[in-house]
Order: sequence, then structure tokens, then C-alpha cells
Amino acid sequence: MTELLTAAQMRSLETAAIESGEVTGLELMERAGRGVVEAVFEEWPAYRNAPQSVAILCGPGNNGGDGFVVARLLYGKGWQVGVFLCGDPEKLPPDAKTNYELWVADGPVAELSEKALRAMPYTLYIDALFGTGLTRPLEGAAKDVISHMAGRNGDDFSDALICIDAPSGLCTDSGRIVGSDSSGFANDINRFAKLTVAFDSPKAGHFIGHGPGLCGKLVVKDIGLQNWRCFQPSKNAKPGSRPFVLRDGKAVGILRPQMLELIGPDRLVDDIRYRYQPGWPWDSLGKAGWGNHKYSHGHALILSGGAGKTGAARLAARGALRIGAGVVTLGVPPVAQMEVAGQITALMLRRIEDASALTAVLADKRITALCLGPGMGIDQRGEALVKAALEARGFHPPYEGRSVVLDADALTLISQDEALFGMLHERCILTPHAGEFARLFPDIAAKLTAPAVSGPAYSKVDATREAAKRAGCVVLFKGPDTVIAAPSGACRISSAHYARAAPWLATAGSGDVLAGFITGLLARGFAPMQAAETAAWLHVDCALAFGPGLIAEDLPETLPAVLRALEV
Ligand SMILES: NC(=O)C1=CN([C@@H]2O[C@H](COP(=O)(O)OP(=O)(O)OC[C@H]3O[C@@H](n4cnc5c(N)ncnc54)[C@H](O)[C@@H]3O)[C@@H](O)[C@H]2O)[C@@H](O)CC1
Ligand SMILES: Nc1ncnc2c1ncn2[C@@H]1O[C@H](COP(=O)(O)OP(=O)(O)O)[C@@H](O)[C@H]1O
Ligand SMILES: [K+]
Repeated sequence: MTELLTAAQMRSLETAAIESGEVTGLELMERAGRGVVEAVFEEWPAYRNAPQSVAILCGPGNNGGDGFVVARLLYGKGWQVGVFLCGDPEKLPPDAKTNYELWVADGPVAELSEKALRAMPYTLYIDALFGTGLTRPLEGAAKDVISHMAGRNGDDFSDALICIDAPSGLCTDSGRIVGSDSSGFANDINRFAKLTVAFDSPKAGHFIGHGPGLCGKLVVKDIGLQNWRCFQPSKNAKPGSRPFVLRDGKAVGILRPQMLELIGPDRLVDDIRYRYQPGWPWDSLGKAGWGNHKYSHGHALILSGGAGKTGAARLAARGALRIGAGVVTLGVPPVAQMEVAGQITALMLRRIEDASALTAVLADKRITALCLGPGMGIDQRGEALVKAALEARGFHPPYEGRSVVLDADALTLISQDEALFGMLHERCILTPHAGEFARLFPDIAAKLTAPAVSGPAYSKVDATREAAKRAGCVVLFKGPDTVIAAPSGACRISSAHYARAAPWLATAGSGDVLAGFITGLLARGFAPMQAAETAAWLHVDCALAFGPGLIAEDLPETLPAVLRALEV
């Protein structure tokens, strides 16, 4: 697990550090510049002993200040350095001004323009125009130069460009390009940089929207702010509760850095770690210590569609079984009974013709989780099934109420019927992809797809949080940047980017398996938020473990090896 910060949180952290008197802003800027130089040599080790040429594009704020530090440090190592400034040096903030003056003792500063930049080629280019302080669209010379660097004139700088903190123009909270009419929804923009060097922590915008596509490789450099990060183990953490303990700023145990937590803007000085909560059943992923018969691991019921449409539910059911639900039953309409019976073995089969049959089956209190939607159909039968499922709350110790995953067709049905939507309760999980999300929450989706006119821009995190609050349940908004939010505002990003890139997951049926994973964990007693985030993370882990060529059927079959590797 890695904490992602917003720009405002990063500023509070820096302010807290500076106000403590233990470090100055100038020292932080020096460390940031040093971090960039280190990252350059890590990426291009051959340049360590072979100085090159570099163009450094400096902006009017502290991002530009970092650029002047890099200029000075590389010049000191024998590099040929061209420095271009956008803005008035007299108006630079104090630390940036100091570094500007230090640089001016070494070399000239040219006014930033596309023409000046094109006067000679450089081996590397450093974008120090704007970082976390971007508030409005790029304009003038900055806009010209950034669009030139992005290939407007047919040149490709993407293998030679290093961004300090962020590609300039990117909103570090939302991963959206401020001022562009691109929604930041789809990954339809080419890579901008080879490397982006962030400080202390990644920002949310590095992982959602266009952020991951533009940043290239993301490197995070420590600038010594740990003491202001509340990293001490939680008072509640039991010895041995490994998933929740952070050491040296890194999580240990099964919540690895890949599970990214996004924290609320108001929680910085409170407790920004993943909080240990007694009773969370992480350690039971491998079933240890969790009862001794199949029903003590829960019973999941997954409803199937009719003849010829049973594949999606079978995939979900297989996922639920592999993730450890003790019993998984497929609820099948009579017309599909033969089709399903011929395909399954460990799964159980129940004839569920209509809503009244479902209500009767749900009288069995041992059914602890339910999944509706994959292949279900959006006809009257489907609608009645969703209603019956939402009515039959059941009892599920230690929580009141049976958990219900609503995916695919079930989402379409609740988007068409306000009364059904109003029946959602705190044990539901909605798992929309972007299209389903827009059907369910059209006004929220419109905010997300409207051009970002200023920063911080409305983000997928904002949208998912707002949706969860409105629905009154957990919403898992799918995509390579899956965002999971609870009505309380708790939010996680499960990112399949950078080292976790798993484009093979974009394959038919993988969403059905995810719904099954979530249902299986819910059946076993995971709370909705825990079930959603754990399932999303294991889903990507399975795709990574299997690799290219993955089809949805492979996901549940890869899970045992993934669980084994976790030593759960
Ligand atoms: N916060 C921290 O802890 C640290 C910050 N550092 C650097 O400081 C950066 C943040 O510095 P700042 O807050 O000064 O912000 P930036 O340097 O990102 O830019 C902000 C300045 O540009 C103006 N501005 C915003 N959008 C503009 C636009 N489209 N066109 C023209 N001007 C625009 C703002 O009014 C402000 O003056 C970080 O990205 C990082 O590079 C580092 O020095 C390390 C420590
Ligand atoms: N490029 C990608 N990288 C990683 N995961 C992806 C990518 N595209 C889609 N996914 C994931 O694949 C799954 C697709 O689900 P969904 O859209 O419901 O498809 P289906 O209905 O065919 O199963 C989701 O979990 C989504 O997060
Ligand atoms: K930048």
C-alpha cells in the first residue's frame, strides 16, 4: 500500500516540516533537485561518466526552483546546460529565486520559447514548468513548448524527457489535463515523458486519468519528510498483524505497495496510514483459523442468465469458489439447467425460475453473499430478481444483512428504476465500468467528462466518492485505474499501471470474475470495502502472474498460485 497525496496534502506536509524548524524550504528544494539528478543517473547509468547536454525548462514557481537546482548540479558534473525560464525572475518565490541566483552565477537563462528551445538539440530535456501548483490551463510560451514537446511538430521527445513532479499541465490530483477537452477517462494520449520524478509520495494524479499514460516511468524520491507523516505503528495494531504495520514508511504483509490508498484531504495530520481494525479477516485469505467446515467459509449464491447466457455467471461462480467461499451455488432458470449442469462440478446448482423462487432460496440464512448481473438479462425477470435480492437482507454475523454484488445487467436495471436504486443498502457493492457508471450516475459522469477548466480538477476519485455517497454503498469503478469508495468517503485506488500494468485484463469476462472474487470474499465475512479492494488487487495479481494471452477463465485458475505466493 502506498499513500497517495493530493497537492494540498503535500503542501501541508511541507509546511509542517518547515514550521517545525528542523528543515528549510531551501533544503527540501535541494533534496528534490538531487533526487531528480539521481533518478537521471539511475535511468541512464552511462551518463554518470559521460556528461551530456540538457535543456531545463523552468516555470514561475517552486517546480522551476527544482529545475534551477538540477541545472546547477548537472553543470557541476560537466554537463552542457541550457536553462529556459517562463516568467519574470523577480517574481519567483523565495527559494526558487535563491536557486535562480545560484544558477545565474554559473550560466545564462534564456526566455522560454519554442524557437529558443529549437535552436539546438539536447540529449535530455527537463520539464520543471509546473508541478503541484498548477491551477489553470497552460498558455503562451508554456503551452507552445509543452505541445511541441508532446509532438505537435512531429518531433518525439518522449524518450528524452524527464518531468519534475508531473508533466506540466497535468493536474496532480485528478490526472486530467487542465484546459484540455479530453476527459481523462480513456487512455487515448501518447506517452509524454520517459520519467517522472515525484517527491515523498506519489500523487493521486500519477495513477488515475491520463497521469499514468503521460508520466512514463514513475520514480518517487524521498526528501526526508517521514517524521511529519505519522508513520508510527497504530496504537491499535496487534503485534503480528502484519498487513497493517508500516516500517520505514513501507507497508509489510499482504497489503503491498501496489494497493494504493487515497486518503481524505482532512486527515493528513491525523493518521494517514491504513488503519488496523480488529476483526478484519486478512489473515484468513488462506482459510487458516476460520472455522472447520464449508459453511463456516460462507455460502455464495450467483444468479445465472438463461440458456446460452450462463457463461458469465459460471465465471463469477468459479472466481467465488477459488477465492475461498465454502460453498458456491449457481441459481439457474429451468431453461438453462441442462446447459449449466453439463459444465460444472464443484459448484452447486439451484433452480431459480423467478423472484419468488429466489425469495424462498434466500430464506436459507447460510447464504451470506449474492451476486446478480453477469449474463442475467434486463427483462422483467431480472428486475424482479434484483428487487427480491435487495429485499432479502438476511443476517450475516458479525454484520447485519446479506451482502449483494450488483454487476453488469443488474446495474443497468437499477439505473432505469429509481425505486430499485433506493433499495440499495450498506451491504451492497456496485461494480460499474465507465459505461455503466454513466448510466447509473449521469450527472456525476458528466462532471468527469466535462473539460477540466481549472485545477484541482474533478477526478475519478471525486466521482466514485460522490457515487458511493449517493448510492449508500461501496462503488467499485472499474478500469486500469479502478477506484473503490465507500459512503464514508474512504477511498482506494487499485492501479494496474507502471509495474502493475496488466492490459490483458481487458478481456471479455474478466469483470465477471472480479464480481465473483468480491462475492466470494463477502461470503467469507469480509466487509464490502475490504472485499472490493482485496478482490481488485488479487484480480490484477492474477493477470500479472498469468501474463499475456490471459482469458477470463485463467483468472480463477491462477488464483491459487497467487495466494500461495502471499503465504496466506
Ligand atoms: N511541496 C513540497 O513539499 C515541495 C515542493 N517542491 C516543488 O514545488 C512544486 C510546487 O511548487 P509551487 O506550489 O510553487 O507550484 P508550481 O511550481 O507547480 O507552479 C505554481 C505557480 O505557477 C502559477 N500557475 C499555476 N498554473 C499556471 C498556469 N497555467 N500558467 C501560469 N502560471 C500558473 C501559480 O500561481 C504559481 O505561482 C512541486 O511540484 C515540486 O516540484 C519541491 O521543491 C520539494 C518540496
Ligand atoms: N487496460 C486495463 N488494464 C487493467 N485492467 C483492465 C484494463 N481494462 C479493463 N480492465 C479491468 O478488466 C475488467 C473488465 O471488466 P468489464 O468491463 O466488466 O468487462 P466484462 O464485462 O467483459 O467482464 C475490470 O476489472 C477492469 O478494471
Ligand atoms: K513539471
